[in-house]
Amino acid sequence: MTTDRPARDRSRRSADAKPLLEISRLSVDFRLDTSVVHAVQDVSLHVHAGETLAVVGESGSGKSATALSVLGLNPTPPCVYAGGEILFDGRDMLKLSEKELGAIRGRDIAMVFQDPMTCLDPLQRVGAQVAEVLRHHTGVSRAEAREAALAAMDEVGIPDPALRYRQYPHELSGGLRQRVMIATALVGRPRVLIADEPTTALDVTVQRQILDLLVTLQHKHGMAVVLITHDLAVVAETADRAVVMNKGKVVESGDVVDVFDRPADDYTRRLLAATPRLEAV
Ligand SMILES: Nc1ncnc2c1ncn2[C@@H]1O[C@H](COP(=O)(O)OP(=O)(O)OP(=O)(O)O)[C@@H](O)[C@H]1O
Repeated sequence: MTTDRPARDRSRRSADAKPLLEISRLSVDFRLDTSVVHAVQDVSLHVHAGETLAVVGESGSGKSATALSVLGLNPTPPCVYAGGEILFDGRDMLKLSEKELGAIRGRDIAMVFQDPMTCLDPLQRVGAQVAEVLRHHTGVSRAEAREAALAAMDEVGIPDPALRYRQYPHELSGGLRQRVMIATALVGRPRVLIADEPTTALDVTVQRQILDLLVTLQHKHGMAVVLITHDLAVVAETADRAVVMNKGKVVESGDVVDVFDRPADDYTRRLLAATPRLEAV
């Protein structure tokens, strides 16, 4: 079976360069009443500063469970971290206390999800939610946090930030809400951004704008970006390297050009064959 093959990494990057985030042999189980789901099995991946790594695979392949593990966000129970380590800044994230993780979330490592409505508080003005991240992590004054939030909203392309600042999430379009999420993620100037299907819920034109925005911001700030997606066209347009997952395992990894032009694994070949839009990329 293809998934039992050792994962290949055909990256051209020097083996000496130290990754900013490195997952080694991670295994994650969900222990349910009558069964155990081995959602992530022996997964290793890494990302460097200034690099975009795509984690790609079909629904249920373990992409989100892997990403959520980085910040300890899988629900426990039923989640059990069954093995491996996640190194960030020399520390194993799996060994940190909830308090230590809380200090890293949103400040050093931030996440953007598919549906901003699940993350934004419907009862709070959006600007206050962006500012709150800074207030939480730094000792800045309310006025300073407001200024920084307005600047972040401007940076992510929200027109008339002062007006939008005072609005509630339901008053914004889906694209603007996703921009607010990105502003919330970036206002703390994280070193790693994990984006889990950030454009899946958006229409094609807005998808393109949000992807362009992520690429621009990544280059500007030199962040490491982990982009989780089932959409290979998104990977082709955005990522430097790709990790392909199937049934909880990494089946292939390497530079995007190599993975797409010369896929080594049958599963990757099938994914590519099932993505007609790629012919035009
Ligand atoms: N909280 C949970 N409780 C039980 N099982 C879970 C939980 N979260 C994920 N799983 C299971 O773990 C496996 C991997 O799920 P995961 O969400 O990581 O996949 P994915 O590749 O991100 O897919 P999708 O794009 O659909 O989210 C699936 O079998 C899923 O049903």
